[in-house]
Amino acid sequence: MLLVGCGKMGGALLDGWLAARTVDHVVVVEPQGAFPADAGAAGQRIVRCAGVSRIPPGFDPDVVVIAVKPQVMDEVVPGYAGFVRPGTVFLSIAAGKTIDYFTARLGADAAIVRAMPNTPASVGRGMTVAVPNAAVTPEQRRLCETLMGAVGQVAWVEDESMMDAVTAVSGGGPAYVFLLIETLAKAGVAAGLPEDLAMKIARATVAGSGELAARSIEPAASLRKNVTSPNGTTQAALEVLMADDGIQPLVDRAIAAATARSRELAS
Ligand SMILES: NC(=O)C1=CN([C@@H]2O[C@H](COP(=O)(O)OP(=O)(O)OC[C@H]3O[C@@H](n4cnc5c(N)ncnc54)[C@H](O)[C@@H]3O)[C@@H](O)[C@H]2O)C=CC1
Ligand SMILES: O=C(O)[C@@H]1CCC=N1
Repeated sequence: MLLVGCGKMGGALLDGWLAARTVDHVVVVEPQGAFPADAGAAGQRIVRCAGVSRIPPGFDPDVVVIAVKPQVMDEVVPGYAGFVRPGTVFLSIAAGKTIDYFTARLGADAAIVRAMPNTPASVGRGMTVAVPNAAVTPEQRRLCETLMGAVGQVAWVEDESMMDAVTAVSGGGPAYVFLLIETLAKAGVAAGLPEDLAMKIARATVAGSGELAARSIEPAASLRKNVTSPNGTTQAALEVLMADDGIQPLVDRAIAAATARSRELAS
Protein backbone atom coordinates (compact mmCIF):
# COMPACT_ATOMS: atom_id res chain seq x y z
CA MET A 1 0.00 0.00 0.00
CA LEU A 2 1.01 3.57 -0.72
CA LEU A 3 -0.74 6.07 1.58
CA VAL A 4 -0.56 9.67 0.42
CA GLY A 5 -1.37 11.96 3.36
CA CYS A 6 -1.41 10.72 6.95
CA GLY A 7 -3.41 13.41 8.72
CA LYS A 8 -6.59 13.00 10.71
CA MET A 9 -8.43 10.68 8.31
CA GLY A 10 -5.49 8.93 6.63
CA GLY A 11 -3.98 8.45 10.09
CA ALA A 12 -7.26 7.09 11.49
CA LEU A 13 -7.44 4.56 8.66
CA LEU A 14 -3.80 3.56 9.05
CA ASP A 15 -4.27 3.13 12.81
CA GLY A 16 -7.27 0.89 12.10
CA TRP A 17 -5.45 -1.12 9.42
CA LEU A 18 -2.38 -1.62 11.58
CA ALA A 19 -4.48 -2.67 14.59
CA ALA A 20 -6.48 -5.11 12.45
CA ARG A 21 -3.26 -6.23 10.72
CA THR A 22 -4.90 -5.66 7.34
CA VAL A 23 -1.68 -4.22 5.94
CA ASP A 24 1.89 -5.26 6.52
CA HIS A 25 3.93 -3.10 4.13
CA VAL A 26 2.94 0.54 3.78
CA VAL A 27 4.86 3.44 2.30
CA VAL A 28 3.42 6.66 3.71
CA VAL A 29 4.01 9.98 1.97
CA GLU A 30 3.52 12.61 4.64
CA PRO A 31 5.49 15.86 4.86
CA GLN A 32 4.39 16.83 8.36
CA GLY A 33 1.37 15.07 9.89
CA ALA A 34 1.35 12.72 12.85
CA PHE A 35 2.78 9.28 12.27
CA PRO A 36 1.25 6.31 14.14
CA ALA A 37 3.18 5.43 17.27
CA ASP A 38 2.92 1.69 16.66
CA ALA A 39 4.17 1.90 13.08
CA GLY A 40 6.50 -0.95 12.42
CA ALA A 41 5.03 -3.42 14.93
CA ALA A 42 6.18 -7.02 14.53
CA GLY A 43 5.76 -8.14 10.95
CA GLN A 44 4.70 -4.71 9.74
CA ARG A 45 6.99 -2.56 7.63
CA ILE A 46 6.02 1.09 7.56
CA VAL A 47 8.21 3.48 5.60
CA ARG A 48 7.67 7.21 5.82
CA CYS A 49 8.66 9.54 2.98
CA ALA A 50 8.52 13.31 2.98
CA GLY A 51 7.48 13.49 -0.67
CA VAL A 52 6.70 11.48 -3.78
CA SER A 53 10.32 11.75 -4.97
CA ARG A 54 11.45 9.83 -1.84
CA ILE A 55 9.35 6.72 -2.49
CA PRO A 56 11.73 3.75 -2.71
CA PRO A 57 12.46 3.02 -6.42
CA GLY A 58 10.61 -0.01 -7.75
CA PHE A 59 7.89 0.13 -5.08
CA ASP A 60 4.82 -1.34 -6.77
CA PRO A 61 1.75 -0.90 -4.53
CA ASP A 62 -1.49 -2.77 -5.15
CA VAL A 63 -3.37 0.25 -3.79
CA VAL A 64 -2.61 3.97 -3.62
CA VAL A 65 -4.74 5.67 -0.97
CA ILE A 66 -5.16 9.40 -1.61
CA ALA A 67 -5.84 11.10 1.74
CA VAL A 68 -4.76 14.71 1.27
CA LYS A 69 -7.04 17.74 1.46
CA PRO A 70 -9.10 18.51 -1.66
CA GLN A 71 -7.41 21.93 -1.79
CA VAL A 72 -3.93 20.44 -2.43
CA MET A 73 -5.11 17.72 -4.84
CA ASP A 74 -4.15 19.69 -7.97
CA GLU A 75 -0.52 19.80 -6.94
CA VAL A 76 -0.38 16.26 -5.49
CA VAL A 77 -2.28 13.89 -7.80
CA PRO A 78 -0.37 14.32 -11.10
CA GLY A 79 2.80 13.22 -9.28
CA TYR A 80 1.30 9.74 -8.86
CA ALA A 81 0.43 9.11 -12.54
CA GLY A 82 3.54 6.90 -12.72
CA PHE A 83 1.85 4.43 -10.37
CA VAL A 84 -1.01 3.76 -12.79
CA ARG A 85 -0.63 0.09 -13.70
CA PRO A 86 -3.12 -2.71 -14.35
CA GLY A 87 -2.43 -4.10 -10.86
CA THR A 88 -2.89 -0.83 -8.98
CA VAL A 89 -6.12 0.72 -7.73
CA PHE A 90 -6.34 4.33 -6.53
CA LEU A 91 -8.57 4.73 -3.48
CA SER A 92 -9.49 8.38 -2.89
CA ILE A 93 -11.15 9.44 0.35
CA ALA A 94 -11.34 13.11 -0.58
CA ALA A 95 -14.53 15.10 -0.18
CA GLY A 96 -15.91 16.39 -3.45
CA LYS A 97 -13.23 15.18 -5.84
CA THR A 98 -14.90 13.16 -8.57
CA ILE A 99 -13.71 10.08 -10.43
CA ASP A 100 -13.49 12.28 -13.57
CA TYR A 101 -11.21 14.64 -11.65
CA PHE A 102 -8.78 11.77 -11.05
CA THR A 103 -8.95 10.27 -14.54
CA ALA A 104 -8.21 13.73 -15.96
CA ARG A 105 -4.93 13.70 -14.01
CA LEU A 106 -4.05 9.99 -13.91
CA GLY A 107 -5.35 8.87 -17.31
CA ALA A 108 -8.44 7.05 -18.49
CA ASP A 109 -6.90 3.64 -17.69
CA ALA A 110 -6.56 4.37 -13.97
CA ALA A 111 -8.63 2.13 -11.70
CA ILE A 112 -10.24 4.48 -9.21
CA VAL A 113 -12.46 3.95 -6.19
CA ARG A 114 -13.95 7.11 -4.71
CA ALA A 115 -14.72 6.46 -1.06
CA MET A 116 -15.99 8.44 1.91
CA PRO A 117 -14.98 7.02 5.30
CA ASN A 118 -15.31 8.64 8.72
CA THR A 119 -13.05 8.95 11.77
CA PRO A 120 -14.67 6.20 13.91
CA ALA A 121 -12.64 3.95 11.56
CA SER A 122 -9.80 4.46 14.04
CA VAL A 123 -11.73 2.30 16.54
CA GLY A 124 -13.09 -0.16 13.97
CA ARG A 125 -16.50 1.54 13.86
CA GLY A 126 -16.20 3.49 10.62
CA MET A 127 -18.78 3.84 7.87
CA THR A 128 -17.45 3.99 4.34
CA VAL A 129 -19.45 4.46 1.15
CA ALA A 130 -17.61 3.79 -2.10
CA VAL A 131 -18.10 3.95 -5.85
CA PRO A 132 -15.75 2.31 -8.41
CA ASN A 133 -15.00 3.36 -12.00
CA ALA A 134 -15.20 0.94 -14.91
CA ALA A 135 -11.46 0.16 -14.79
CA VAL A 136 -11.70 -1.36 -11.28
CA THR A 137 -11.48 -5.15 -11.45
CA PRO A 138 -13.56 -7.41 -9.17
CA GLU A 139 -10.31 -8.28 -7.35
CA GLN A 140 -9.52 -4.60 -6.76
CA ARG A 141 -13.04 -3.99 -5.53
CA ARG A 142 -12.58 -6.88 -3.09
CA LEU A 143 -9.28 -5.39 -1.94
CA CYS A 144 -10.94 -2.01 -1.23
CA GLU A 145 -13.83 -3.80 0.50
CA THR A 146 -11.31 -5.65 2.68
CA LEU A 147 -9.49 -2.44 3.58
CA MET A 148 -12.59 -0.44 4.43
CA GLY A 149 -14.30 -3.46 5.98
CA ALA A 150 -11.37 -3.89 8.37
CA VAL A 151 -12.25 -0.57 10.00
CA GLY A 152 -16.04 -0.65 9.93
CA GLN A 153 -19.03 -1.05 7.65
CA VAL A 154 -18.94 -0.61 3.86
CA ALA A 155 -21.67 0.26 1.37
CA TRP A 156 -21.19 0.54 -2.40
CA VAL A 157 -23.18 2.83 -4.65
CA GLU A 158 -23.31 2.91 -8.45
CA ASP A 159 -24.46 6.52 -8.72
CA GLU A 160 -21.49 8.74 -7.93
CA SER A 161 -23.69 11.82 -7.46
CA MET A 162 -24.85 10.32 -4.14
CA MET A 163 -21.36 10.84 -2.73
CA ASP A 164 -22.01 14.51 -1.95
CA ALA A 165 -24.91 13.67 0.36
CA VAL A 166 -22.99 10.70 1.79
CA THR A 167 -20.12 13.06 2.59
CA ALA A 168 -22.57 15.37 4.34
CA VAL A 169 -24.27 12.63 6.37
CA SER A 170 -21.65 10.02 7.33
CA GLY A 171 -18.35 11.69 6.39
CA GLY A 172 -19.00 14.71 8.58
CA GLY A 173 -21.58 12.99 10.79
CA PRO A 174 -19.21 12.29 13.68
CA ALA A 175 -18.67 16.06 14.04
CA TYR A 176 -22.40 16.63 14.49
CA VAL A 177 -22.56 13.89 17.12
CA PHE A 178 -19.63 15.40 19.01
CA LEU A 179 -21.38 18.76 18.77
CA LEU A 180 -24.43 17.11 20.31
CA ILE A 181 -22.26 16.10 23.27
CA GLU A 182 -21.06 19.69 23.59
CA THR A 183 -24.55 21.18 23.36
CA LEU A 184 -26.05 18.65 25.81
CA ALA A 185 -23.29 19.47 28.29
CA LYS A 186 -23.78 23.22 27.87
CA ALA A 187 -27.52 22.83 28.35
CA GLY A 188 -26.85 20.77 31.48
CA VAL A 189 -24.69 23.57 32.85
CA ALA A 190 -27.44 26.09 32.04
CA ALA A 191 -29.85 23.83 33.94
CA GLY A 192 -27.63 23.96 37.03
CA LEU A 193 -25.06 21.15 36.72
CA PRO A 194 -21.33 21.56 37.33
CA GLU A 195 -19.36 21.56 34.06
CA ASP A 196 -17.43 18.33 34.61
CA LEU A 197 -20.51 16.35 35.58
CA ALA A 198 -22.48 17.80 32.65
CA MET A 199 -19.74 16.79 30.19
CA LYS A 200 -19.35 13.33 31.74
CA ILE A 201 -23.05 12.49 31.51
CA ALA A 202 -23.47 14.04 28.05
CA ARG A 203 -20.53 12.07 26.62
CA ALA A 204 -21.57 8.79 28.27
CA THR A 205 -25.15 9.24 27.11
CA VAL A 206 -24.22 9.79 23.46
CA ALA A 207 -21.67 6.96 23.52
CA GLY A 208 -24.08 4.57 25.24
CA SER A 209 -26.92 5.46 22.90
CA GLY A 210 -24.64 4.92 19.90
CA GLU A 211 -23.67 1.51 21.21
CA LEU A 212 -27.31 0.62 21.86
CA ALA A 213 -28.28 1.72 18.34
CA ALA A 214 -25.40 -0.35 16.92
CA ARG A 215 -26.32 -3.51 18.82
CA SER A 216 -30.12 -3.28 18.67
CA ILE A 217 -32.25 -4.52 15.81
CA GLU A 218 -34.99 -2.02 16.73
CA PRO A 219 -35.48 1.05 14.53
CA ALA A 220 -34.13 4.30 15.98
CA ALA A 221 -37.69 5.58 16.42
CA SER A 222 -38.53 2.61 18.72
CA LEU A 223 -35.37 3.15 20.74
CA ARG A 224 -36.50 6.75 21.13
CA LYS A 225 -40.00 5.70 22.16
CA ASN A 226 -38.53 3.31 24.77
CA VAL A 227 -37.14 6.36 26.58
CA THR A 228 -40.26 8.46 26.27
CA SER A 229 -42.82 7.94 29.04
CA PRO A 230 -46.25 9.42 28.25
CA ASN A 231 -46.43 12.91 29.71
CA GLY A 232 -42.97 12.42 31.17
CA THR A 233 -39.80 14.46 31.07
CA THR A 234 -38.48 13.19 27.71
CA GLN A 235 -41.79 13.96 26.03
CA ALA A 236 -41.48 17.53 27.28
CA ALA A 237 -38.06 17.81 25.61
CA LEU A 238 -39.11 16.06 22.40
CA GLU A 239 -42.07 18.42 21.97
CA VAL A 240 -39.45 21.15 21.59
CA LEU A 241 -36.98 19.13 19.48
CA MET A 242 -39.66 17.68 17.18
CA ALA A 243 -41.65 20.89 16.70
CA ASP A 244 -41.94 22.37 13.20
CA ASP A 245 -39.01 24.64 14.01
CA GLY A 246 -37.12 21.91 15.90
CA ILE A 247 -34.14 19.79 15.00
CA GLN A 248 -35.29 18.39 11.62
CA PRO A 249 -35.32 21.65 9.62
CA LEU A 250 -32.00 22.58 11.24
CA VAL A 251 -30.35 19.29 10.29
CA ASP A 252 -31.92 19.49 6.80
CA ARG A 253 -30.23 22.87 6.35
CA ALA A 254 -26.91 21.64 7.71
CA ILE A 255 -26.86 18.59 5.41
CA ALA A 256 -27.89 20.71 2.41
CA ALA A 257 -25.02 23.12 3.16
CA ALA A 258 -22.48 20.27 3.44
CA THR A 259 -23.81 18.60 0.28
CA ALA A 260 -23.50 21.88 -1.64
CA ARG A 261 -19.95 22.37 -0.33
CA SER A 262 -19.00 18.86 -1.46
CA ARG A 263 -20.23 19.73 -4.96
CA GLU A 264 -18.19 22.95 -4.91
CA LEU A 265 -15.03 21.03 -3.97
CA ALA A 266 -15.33 18.97 -7.18
CA SER A 267 -13.59 21.58 -9.33
N1 LIG B 1 -11.29 14.31 8.72
C1 LIG B 1 -12.34 13.58 8.40
O1 LIG B 1 -13.20 13.27 9.26
C2 LIG B 1 -12.53 13.09 7.01
C3 LIG B 1 -11.72 13.51 5.98
N2 LIG B 1 -11.89 13.03 4.70
C4 LIG B 1 -11.03 13.45 3.61
O2 LIG B 1 -9.72 13.03 3.94
C5 LIG B 1 -8.78 13.92 3.34
C6 LIG B 1 -7.79 14.38 4.40
O3 LIG B 1 -8.51 15.10 5.40
P1 LIG B 1 -7.94 15.22 6.88
O4 LIG B 1 -7.23 13.96 7.23
O5 LIG B 1 -9.04 15.70 7.70
O6 LIG B 1 -6.88 16.39 6.67
P2 LIG B 1 -5.46 16.56 7.36
O7 LIG B 1 -4.98 17.94 7.04
O8 LIG B 1 -5.52 16.14 8.79
O9 LIG B 1 -4.54 15.52 6.57
C7 LIG B 1 -3.99 15.75 5.32
C8 LIG B 1 -2.53 15.37 5.39
O10 LIG B 1 -1.96 15.48 4.10
C9 LIG B 1 -0.63 15.89 4.27
N3 LIG B 1 -0.10 16.43 3.02
C10 LIG B 1 -0.13 17.70 2.57
N4 LIG B 1 0.51 17.78 1.39
C11 LIG B 1 0.90 16.53 1.09
C12 LIG B 1 1.61 15.96 -0.02
N5 LIG B 1 2.04 16.72 -1.04
N6 LIG B 1 1.85 14.64 -0.01
C13 LIG B 1 1.41 13.87 1.02
N7 LIG B 1 0.76 14.36 2.09
C14 LIG B 1 0.52 15.66 2.12
C15 LIG B 1 -0.69 16.91 5.40
O11 LIG B 1 0.58 17.11 6.00
C16 LIG B 1 -1.71 16.29 6.32
O12 LIG B 1 -1.11 15.53 7.35
C17 LIG B 1 -9.57 15.09 2.76
O13 LIG B 1 -9.60 14.93 1.36
C18 LIG B 1 -10.93 14.95 3.38
O14 LIG B 1 -11.94 15.39 2.52
C19 LIG B 1 -12.84 12.08 4.42
C20 LIG B 1 -13.67 11.62 5.40
C21 LIG B 1 -13.62 12.13 6.75
O1 LIG C 1 -15.10 18.34 6.39
C1 LIG C 1 -14.68 17.77 5.39
O2 LIG C 1 -14.60 18.36 4.31
C2 LIG C 1 -14.26 16.33 5.49
C3 LIG C 1 -15.12 15.43 4.63
C4 LIG C 1 -16.02 14.73 5.56
C5 LIG C 1 -15.46 14.99 6.87
N1 LIG C 1 -14.48 15.83 6.82
